Amino acid sequence: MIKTNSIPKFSTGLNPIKATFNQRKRFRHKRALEGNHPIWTSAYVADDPIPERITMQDFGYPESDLARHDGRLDDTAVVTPIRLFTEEGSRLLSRVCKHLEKHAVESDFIISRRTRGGDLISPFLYNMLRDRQLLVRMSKIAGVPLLPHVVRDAAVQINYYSPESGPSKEIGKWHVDGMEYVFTILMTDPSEFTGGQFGYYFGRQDEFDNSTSREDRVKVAPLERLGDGIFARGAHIYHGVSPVESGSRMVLTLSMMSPAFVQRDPNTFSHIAADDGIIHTIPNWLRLKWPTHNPFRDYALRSGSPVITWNDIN
Ligand SMILES: O=C(O)CCC(=O)C(=O)O
Ligand SMILES: [Fe+2]
Repeated sequence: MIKTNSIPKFSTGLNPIKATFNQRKRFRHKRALEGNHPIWTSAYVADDPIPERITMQDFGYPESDLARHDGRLDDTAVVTPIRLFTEEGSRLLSRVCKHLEKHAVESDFIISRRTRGGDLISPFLYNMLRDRQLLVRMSKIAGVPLLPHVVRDAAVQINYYSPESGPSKEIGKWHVDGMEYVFTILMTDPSEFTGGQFGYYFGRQDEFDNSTSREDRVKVAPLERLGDGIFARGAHIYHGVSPVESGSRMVLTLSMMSPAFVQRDPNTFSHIAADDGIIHTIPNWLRLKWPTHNPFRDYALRSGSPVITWNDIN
């Protein structure tokens, strides 16, 4: 016979698990797709010329460090200013981003305030990110086939910066991203805020880490209109946002993966789990790491997107 008080108390022992389930329920409820948005169409994908790219070699990475697939080098580092969306598309997108501000959470890690998993809340964003035309355009800019990242909550994030909303200045600290292929799109017209410039360090990651005078190598992304953006290899290139001094600033980030280079995906389990919790991270992790027969097809299935291959960006 077992004495009852020799066994840890039921409610205590199961508390963490219970909490995880509760959290999951709240999460689902909050993230239920909201219908009250404009309707996405492919007509909102821009076809402006793509500016000249800056390569990883320009940033100081030797070619021998870069990945190849089918003889193609993964060497695009930065492209800016880019336009992914037409003017009308950008305006509607900005409205959707504003609408999702109520889902934003605060953090003192890197970005002060942001909404994660935007495409899991908004049908507009969901359909946008899985639009074949948009994916082909993004892939052409990056020079590699891209799909929405299978770590779902990180794929669409919206950052909000407004000095009026709190006692502390809302910022984006200097950082490298967990994700490698990142599009950062300005969702506020620059006439509506001061400060809030996107800067990146024109050098290798280790040079930034070991350097004492970085200023002379910092470049400011030329984002001059609502909808202007920068593509950058987020996991390699240090970047940050200067404090917003007046007005407010909103930015959309789209984090992508390349099925061609998935073995180089820089995400770690612990990095994702720190944001999303362990339970929620397991299915995302399996989507990323479970072996594939054909990575282009299988990752498209896992991210609910069309198949994009090298043929699409020739
Ligand atoms: O807000 C910005 O301009 C930068 C955002 C960023 O770097 C990020 O979300 O990781
Ligand atoms: Fe970032």
